[in-house]
Amino acid sequence: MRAAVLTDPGEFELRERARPDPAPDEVLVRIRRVGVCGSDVHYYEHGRIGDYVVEDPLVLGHESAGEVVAVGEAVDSLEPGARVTLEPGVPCRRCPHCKRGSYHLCPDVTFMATPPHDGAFVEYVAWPADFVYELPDSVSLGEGALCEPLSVGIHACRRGGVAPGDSVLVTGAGPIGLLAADAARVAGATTVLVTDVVPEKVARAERRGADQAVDVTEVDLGAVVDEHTDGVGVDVVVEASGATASIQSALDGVRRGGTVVFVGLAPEAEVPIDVLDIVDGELDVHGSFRYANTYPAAVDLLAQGAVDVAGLVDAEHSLDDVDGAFQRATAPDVVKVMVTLDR
Ligand SMILES: NC(=O)C1=CN([C@@H]2O[C@H](COP(=O)(O)OP(=O)(O)OC[C@H]3O[C@@H](n4cnc5c(N)ncnc54)[C@H](O)[C@@H]3O)[C@@H](O)[C@H]2O)C=CC1
Ligand SMILES: CC(=O)[C@H](N)C(=O)O
Repeated sequence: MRAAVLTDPGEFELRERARPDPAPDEVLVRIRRVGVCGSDVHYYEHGRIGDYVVEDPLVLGHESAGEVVAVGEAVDSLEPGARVTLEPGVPCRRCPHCKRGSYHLCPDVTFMATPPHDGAFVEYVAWPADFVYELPDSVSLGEGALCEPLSVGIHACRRGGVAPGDSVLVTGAGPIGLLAADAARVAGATTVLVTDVVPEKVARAERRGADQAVDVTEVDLGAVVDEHTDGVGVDVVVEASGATASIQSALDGVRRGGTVVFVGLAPEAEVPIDVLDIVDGELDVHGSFRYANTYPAAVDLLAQGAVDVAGLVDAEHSLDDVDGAFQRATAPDVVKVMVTLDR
């Protein structure tokens, strides 16, 4: 089978690899769609994210969907022919975090495209059947692949306890911010504000249904928040840009007693935040890391047409042109690039 292998920063090689055989508890999936995530681009450009360093040739890609072509002897939940999406993080299932249901915090998780684990820019993947979800006919494979970033958005809103009638400010209109905004809306938020610094992204957030999208380089965000909340502040802020300035100002827009969820990853680990604001405002401040138990909800939301993930995709490239896909994904106005593996 063919695999797009990152051999050095900025260098992909299409290599032949042995097609895997599914273990008894696995299914073999013929991969058909893989989204390019910001973390893939980071490994492509820099060869590392923090302590995760690409030391050996690595297959990137963790937003994937395809068709089951074979099942292990112990699998009875899926059959060949099923159209599926793959949850990319498989935990140990035994540690205290797994047993508590927070399996995304498992220290021994195998996460696709995170060194040393290969990802999905490859023709076939063998994956544990309980981390593979069947897609209804109404959900395309491209949409199925984007259950991954949608899951990040759903989890962030769950962490923030977004409830009917809430006002929510999402900072950053990349795929994570846009899908967090959508997740907030389906959780019942009645006011959704979104920020960015790229005019095309601000415009897209507004087209997708934000009550107001704000270019923070042009407009005073505080005034916009005041206008939409009678000067009180929003109930929940979801910081989804990872930009230092946005992280620092995330506490400014929230009401006293409100909640701030940090999803974005800052370029540096330490960002000064006013702790007195947290105490005095009795704020709930949460981190949000990946997701757990979100894929079934993501599939259902897509089946109901409640969230538009297809509208995030700006370009499709074949596996043969994975370089082109990554070049395209670095453009500031591009939200999502999809790699297709159709013959
Ligand atoms: N905690 C988690 O589990 C996960 C975290 N992430 C992180 O979440 C963040 C968002 O991910 P993506 O949407 O894929 O990234 P992205 O880079 O596509 O989107 C970030 C957006 O923030 C905008 N931005 C930059 N500076 C800003 C500012 N000062 N104010 C408002 N917006 C600003 C950018 O123009 C861009 O549109 C990244 O930091 C990423 O590493 C991504 C996936 C999972
Ligand atoms: C941080 C990422 O972008 C990625 N989705 C991951 O969960 O590792």
